[in-house]
Amino acid sequence: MSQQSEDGKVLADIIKNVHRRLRQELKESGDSESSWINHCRNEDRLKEYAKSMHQLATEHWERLRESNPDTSRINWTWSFLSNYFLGNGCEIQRQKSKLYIDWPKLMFKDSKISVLDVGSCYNPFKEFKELDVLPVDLCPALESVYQCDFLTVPVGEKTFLEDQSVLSLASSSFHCVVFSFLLEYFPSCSQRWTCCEKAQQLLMEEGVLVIITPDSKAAHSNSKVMRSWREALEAIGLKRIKYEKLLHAHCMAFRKTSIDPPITSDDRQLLASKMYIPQDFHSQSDSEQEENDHIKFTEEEVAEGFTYLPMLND
Ligand SMILES: C[S@@+](CC[C@H](N)C(=O)[O-])C[C@H]1O[C@@H](n2cnc3c(N)ncnc32)[C@H](O)[C@@H]1O
Repeated sequence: MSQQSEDGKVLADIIKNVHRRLRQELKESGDSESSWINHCRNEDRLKEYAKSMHQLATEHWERLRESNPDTSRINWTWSFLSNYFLGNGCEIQRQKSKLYIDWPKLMFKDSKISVLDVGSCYNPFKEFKELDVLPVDLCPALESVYQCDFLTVPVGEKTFLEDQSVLSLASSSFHCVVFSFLLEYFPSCSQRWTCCEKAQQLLMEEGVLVIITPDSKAAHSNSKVMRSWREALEAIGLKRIKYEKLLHAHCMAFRKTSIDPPITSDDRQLLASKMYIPQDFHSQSDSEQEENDHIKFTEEEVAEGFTYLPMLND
C-alpha cells in the first residue's frame, strides 16, 4: 500500500473508531440520551474526528473526484439540485403527482437555493455560487461552519445564529436539507429518525431532503435498508423522487409533499425502527465484523480509504 493510502487508512480508522465507540457506549448504557451527552462533552474526540474527516475528504476523496467526477457525492447533489430547482425537475414532479392544482411559485432569495448542510464538517458545497448554504456541525472542522447539535437544536419561527453557533432554525425555511454521510454516525435508529423528522419540519413545501450514505457494494446488496428508509420517510410526507447508486454511496432525494402528516407516538416508534443500518445488528465485536468486511473490498476502494468508513453490510 502506498504512503498516501496508508495515511488515508489512518484517518479513516480514527473516524470509524468514533462510530464504533458510540455504538459500544450505547450498548453498555442502554440510554441513548446520556451516552450522546457524554459523547458531546468529549471535545478531544470530536476535534480529532473533525480534523481527520476534513483531511480524508479534501486530500484523499477529492483526488478520486477529480479523476472520476461520477463518484462524487458533492457533484451528485449539485447536479440534482440544479436540475430540480433551476431546471424542470420540480415541474416534472408536479405533473407526476397528478394533483392538478395551482402550485405556488417557488421563491428564492437573491435567486439562490437555500441549503442546510447538516454535519457539514468543512462546507463542501461552498464552491457553488447558486447555493446559499448554512453549514452546521456538532464540531466544525472550519470556523466558517456553524456549531450546532442537530439532535437538540430547537425549530422555531426564526433562524438565530450567534458567535458561529446556531440557537434555532426556522421551520419551512429551506429548499434543501443535506445529510451527507451523517446518519450512520448515530448509534441508534431513534436519533436518525429525529434528524429526519426535523428535516421535514425545516423544509418548505416541495423542498428536498438529500441523503447520502456510504456503501461500496452493489446497489442490490443493501436494497432492503434503502427500501425501509423510503417507507419511513414517505409516512411523514417525504417522497423519494431520485435514487442512484454511485461507486461508494447511495444517493437519494426526498421531496416534501405534505406539510403536517398525522403521526401518532406508536407510528413514530415503528417508523424510527425502520431507520436501521446493518451495523445496528452486528452480533460479534464490531472490529471483528469490520475486519471481515475488509476482505470484500477491491484494491481501488482500499486505496481511497472508503473501506474504512462504515459500510452498510448485511
Ligand atoms: C462522516 S462526517 C460527514 C462530513 C460531510 N458531510 C461530508 O459528506 O464529507 C459526519 C459529520 O456529521 C457531524 N455530526 C454528527 N452528529 C451531528 C449532530 N448531531 N449535529 C450536527 N452534526 C453532526 C460530525 O461532527 C461530522 O462532521
